[in-house]
Amino acid sequence: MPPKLPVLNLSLSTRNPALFAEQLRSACHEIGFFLIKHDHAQTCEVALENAREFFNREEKDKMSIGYENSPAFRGYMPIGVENTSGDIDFRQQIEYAAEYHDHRTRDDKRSLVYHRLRASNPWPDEIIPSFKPAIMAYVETIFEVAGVLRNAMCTALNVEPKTLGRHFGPVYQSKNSEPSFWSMKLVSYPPWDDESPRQGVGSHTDSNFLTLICQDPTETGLQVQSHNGEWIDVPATRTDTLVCNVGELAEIWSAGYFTATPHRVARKKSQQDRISLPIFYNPKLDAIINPIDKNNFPQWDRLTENQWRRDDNHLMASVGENSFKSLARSHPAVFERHHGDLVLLKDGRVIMRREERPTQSR
Ligand SMILES: O=C(O)CCC(=O)C(=O)O
Ligand SMILES: [Fe+2]
Repeated sequence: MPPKLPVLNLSLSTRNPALFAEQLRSACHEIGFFLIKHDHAQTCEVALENAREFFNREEKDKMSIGYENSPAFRGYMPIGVENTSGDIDFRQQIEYAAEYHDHRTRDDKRSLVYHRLRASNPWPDEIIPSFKPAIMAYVETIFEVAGVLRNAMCTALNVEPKTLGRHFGPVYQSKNSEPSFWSMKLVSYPPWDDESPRQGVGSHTDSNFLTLICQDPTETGLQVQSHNGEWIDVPATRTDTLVCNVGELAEIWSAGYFTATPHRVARKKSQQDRISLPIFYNPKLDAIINPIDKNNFPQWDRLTENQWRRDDNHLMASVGENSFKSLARSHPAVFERHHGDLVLLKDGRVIMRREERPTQSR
């Protein structure tokens, strides 16, 4: 029997914080995936309904927030645009991220490459007025849940929560604070009419800190790789439950103790589409997340450290660089169109083309 995903309950974090932290420690260490029950089902349902309404619209309406004009990789992408390791993903989606008032372009000489991600989101206000409020209410709610999990992850590893918390900001940018660089996808995997499964999204690890997903209550498809290589099906979950997984940045921070586990979506035969709303929780764009001291560690229960490390995927401690890597790899068309001065290396690192590099004085 393949292992089952652990199920946690958010209310335990106030009733018995020590037990909650212990459950989270074991989930993040042993498998890197878990389900968590919460009290925000209604906010999740409203967000799912709005996403469904958007995806049911005509292509022309959806393309009114098309991603191609966004150097920051934001907006609607029809099926066929995204790929994982070169294979097309069978899904349509909208990508959003934290919004910045002070946008940066590639011509802005002050900025680092990843500052090109400082942008705003194209919202379909004219087509579905309820959309932005519904989605932002969802982001705000999930952000709260993620904050509780982040603090409990610290408790689990004997780390003072403030030392990690200082790298995170609020959902929105304000005069006095940089936001956390959260991002999200609203995804629709279309119906599939064949017995052999189709790639919804190929096997990958998430580059961010922690991912929280509200998914369609009836449709499945998400699969997690166990440590012996087997694929485990994530069950369909009600809207009072989120699917959570550890990202690369949490693996770096925890010196490999928490594991960013590969996962994928394999669409099986189904008449329905499957909607999912992953939120990629992250520190501020300029944060560097260094590994904590291994000497404080609890017992090591997993067989190997760096179980899923791959030569073709360089893990970066810089939130901005790690985020840019993941977007540039998944969306080669936007990368080529808007970032012709850059080269994407095989392992995901992005460098300036030789002719674009500033001349060095000796
Ligand atoms: O749609 C899902 O359930 C998961 C999608 C995912 O893993 C991703 O977009 O990174
Ligand atoms: Fe993912």
